[in-house]
Amino acid sequence: MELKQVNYSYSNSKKTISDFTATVPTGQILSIIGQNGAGKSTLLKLLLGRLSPDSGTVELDGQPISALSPRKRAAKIAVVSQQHQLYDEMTVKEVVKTGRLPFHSLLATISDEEVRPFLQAVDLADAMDQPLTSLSGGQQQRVWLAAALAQEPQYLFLDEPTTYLDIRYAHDLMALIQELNVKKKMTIIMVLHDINQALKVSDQLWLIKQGKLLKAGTPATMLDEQLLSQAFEVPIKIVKIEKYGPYVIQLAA
Ligand SMILES: Nc1ncnc2c1ncn2[C@@H]1O[C@H](COP(=O)(O)OP(=O)(O)OP(=O)(O)O)[C@@H](O)[C@H]1O
Repeated sequence: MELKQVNYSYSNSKKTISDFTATVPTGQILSIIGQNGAGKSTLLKLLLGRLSPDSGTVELDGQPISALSPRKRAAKIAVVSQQHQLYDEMTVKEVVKTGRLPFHSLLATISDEEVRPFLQAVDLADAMDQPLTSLSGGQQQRVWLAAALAQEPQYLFLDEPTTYLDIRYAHDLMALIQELNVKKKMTIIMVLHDINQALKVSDQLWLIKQGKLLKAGTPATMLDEQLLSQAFEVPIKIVKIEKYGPYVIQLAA
């Protein structure tokens, strides 16, 4: 998956994404980081083909993503976002079955057995008959992840997946994502706000500012106080914590 010289503006006045060229590393975990309004979600939408660039191209397996039908796109790409449709009445297994729709024409024809493995992957097979709303926020997030897994995608996109999770659930979810990446060889693309979490779980990061790619590289190459201070516009210090490693702290009061 590749962005070539991509430009995008919501209005004529200002470029939201500017001359952006980068390649998503296949089979790895990529996190997009940067301050609020930097353009992370817009970039995700361009990669997903939900927005079309004003100029430049977004390619998936050498083809412009815009050339793929929504069904073909859904067969390759799954998304876990914060904005879920309201499925208040649905049980856990029904939500996961929605992820199988690219392979079926009707929800009713999808068996429980077909979705069980995806619920097992997120450790929720026992909850499959429960209403979604009876689960905790962290469990619900795992149900959405199971629905995305049910698409058996090559690329899994997650937009701020840990925002509403406490530190334990956030840790568990990240561990699960890493496991999926290794076991299923899925390419993971995430927007993460917690820079330390991003540094810990990612193979590669894109640091962006005002719609431009400031730096693409491994976590080790991001451990640069000057670079991070410039990107986030706050004084940043990197400390070393025993048994953890480097940790980014912001010094602004
Ligand atoms: N639908 C829209 N219409 C007009 N402007 C938009 C729209 N969506 C985003 N923007 C603007 O584009 C810029 C980038 O927004 P985007 O949501 O991509 O940033 P972000 O890095 O994901 O931010 P955050 O960390 O706050 O979620 C911002 O200035 C934002 O106000």
